[in-house]
Amino acid sequence: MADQYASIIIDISHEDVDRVFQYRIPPAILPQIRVGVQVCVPFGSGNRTRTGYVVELTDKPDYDKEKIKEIIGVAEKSITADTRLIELAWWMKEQYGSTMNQALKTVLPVKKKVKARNKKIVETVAGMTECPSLVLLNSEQQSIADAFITSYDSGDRRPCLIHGVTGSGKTEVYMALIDHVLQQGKQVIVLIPEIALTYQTVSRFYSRFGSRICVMHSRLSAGEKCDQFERARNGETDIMIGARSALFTPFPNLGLIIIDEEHEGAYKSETTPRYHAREVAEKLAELSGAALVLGSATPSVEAYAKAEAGIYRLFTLTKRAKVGSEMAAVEVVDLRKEMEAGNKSIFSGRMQELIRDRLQKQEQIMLFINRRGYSSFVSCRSCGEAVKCPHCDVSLTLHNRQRLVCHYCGYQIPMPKLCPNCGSPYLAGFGIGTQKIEEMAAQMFPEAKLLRMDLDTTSKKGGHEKILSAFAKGKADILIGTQMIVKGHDFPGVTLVGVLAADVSLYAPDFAAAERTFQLLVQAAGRAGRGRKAGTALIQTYMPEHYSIQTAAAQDYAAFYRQEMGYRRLMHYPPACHMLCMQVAGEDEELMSRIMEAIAASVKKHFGETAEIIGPVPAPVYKVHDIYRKILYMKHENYDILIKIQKYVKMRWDETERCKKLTLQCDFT
Ligand SMILES: Nc1ncnc2c1ncn2[C@@H]1O[C@H](COP(=O)(O)OP(=O)(O)OP(=O)(O)O)[C@@H](O)[C@H]1O
Ligand SMILES: [Zn+2]
Repeated sequence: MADQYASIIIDISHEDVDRVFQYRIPPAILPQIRVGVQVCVPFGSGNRTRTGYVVELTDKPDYDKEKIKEIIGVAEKSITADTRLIELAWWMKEQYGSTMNQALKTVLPVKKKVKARNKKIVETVAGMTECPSLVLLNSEQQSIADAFITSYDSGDRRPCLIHGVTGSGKTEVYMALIDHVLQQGKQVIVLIPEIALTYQTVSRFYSRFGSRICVMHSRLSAGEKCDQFERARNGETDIMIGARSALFTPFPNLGLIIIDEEHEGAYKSETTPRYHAREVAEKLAELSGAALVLGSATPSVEAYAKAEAGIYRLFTLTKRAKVGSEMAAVEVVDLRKEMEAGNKSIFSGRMQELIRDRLQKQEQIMLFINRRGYSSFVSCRSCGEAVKCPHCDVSLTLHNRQRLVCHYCGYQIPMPKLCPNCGSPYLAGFGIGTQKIEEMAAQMFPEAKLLRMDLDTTSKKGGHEKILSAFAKGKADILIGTQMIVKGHDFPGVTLVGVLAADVSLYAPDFAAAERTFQLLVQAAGRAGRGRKAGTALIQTYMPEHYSIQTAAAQDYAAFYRQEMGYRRLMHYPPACHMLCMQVAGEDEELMSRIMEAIAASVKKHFGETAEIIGPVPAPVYKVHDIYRKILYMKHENYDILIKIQKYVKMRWDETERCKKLTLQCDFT
């Protein structure tokens, strides 16, 4: 057998993970060597013994065989948290088709010099009050906690999905589970979508677990993140709460991973490896012998399908936890009829009536608009052209009536006086953004105090927190916002949630558009009536007959799931099928197109009989930043086939000189 070699990273806590060194594996220890194993190696010119981790195995070394040193042996305490993370990186590389380096960089943040700034984060947490307010679990909550604990203690590690309606007290259940796991001397990772990672949420955990928690959000610098990880590695903390990347906390004895709001899109990484936190958590839990608990009021179709198949255990919470709090009543208004009746305002008659009623009773209101695809673009009434970004294939968005901004690349121009296309002066804004709604609300309800939350008002540091806390303190009557305002917040004073145009998100060019819409509507409705007073959610729509709107109005998850799964099966979309989207991008439009055609032809030739292959088609936004993009879709029930296709393309790609000017991106669903 040919000599075997291992790529090794030395001292991962100090060195850049870019630096891997190759060593020969002595045949005697070959059976013990696999990815993640900690080994001793001679290092540097003095050949001092250092420890390192095996990150890759090969029989074709990149260097002169004569100059390659040999591994001394397997380190004594060879299973560490980092061992598992490296194994995880290996799995991610295979699963998502990235390089080992990209995967390693995702799981092991690069150590950089840390400035004193980090102290502040610890202080913010420390500024909170630690006062264990003991909430007695209700019977539904208690039975989930009991069932989990019994199976946990018996070693059962099947992932659990908690489907609990909005306000059903999932967080209290999580805390009971965490308590149990901590008592066993193990540690816990809690993932919360960035947007919901607010003072409100963190302080709930803090008051229960005090300084044993550590918080990690995306505003931390790489160095600060490393520092938090270091504290976890050294046992200075037991609970890490954070967004997606908190998953890679190197706890020595991880016992439990919780993913709250499991359905959130933010759990999917946008950079290579394009992993989904739910999938990675499942693998990490398996490698560490930890339990995985997912929770949501609107589970992703993927997770629910796994629960149905018995891969996940399903638990349900059917009612609101707070005594006296009921689910909101939901009403649907058909906007077409409003139009027919001559109401041109964005507030339907019923909406106006309910808003006035709440203002008069001094109760709070949230008005929600789905910004995507509904922002105000500017077009010419003479030639009909919209003003577009010169670098991207999208319309520019009007801000403060003064500037046009590209939401893809940041390109900005002052609002032109004349149409750039035909020179006519008849340029006008179309569509409605949050600013416009604020203006219209101010006109129609002059006595109301308004607050607006969107990208413009939250771009400053802490902006988002300030608005939420002002609203929570009752400093405004109406909070107007985008998706941001419906995510997981708990404002007991809100008794009306108005959804201004529910169907906008249905038009998104995405197979999951109906699922997104359903989730947004149910979550939005879930913000109403969380206190003692009953709440109403009013959904305005042009498509009242659509199943995602109907089932959301009925707050009937099961009915939604049945219809949606039927559609996914019929169309061969995930989770009925696996899908690989392969995108080729480049500045040279012609070259990009030609290469994409060649890939498609060769994939069709080799795999056309096995897999379903669609395209190539232009990406939903064909041009971004002067880069042109096309996509090829491949579907198969067997994930491994898609990995095979991806590897095949990647191999040919790497061998083709012309591809160096292009980029290839793979995304599995
Ligand atoms: N057993 C209980 N008794 C009384 N109040 C409770 C109980 N459990 C939870 N609560 C309260 O109910 C409210 C909702 O709980 P929580 O935020 O945990 O719900 P959730 O299921 O996470 O909701 P959502 O999905 O809408 O974010 C909170 O104010 C919480 O303090
Ligand atoms: Zn642009």
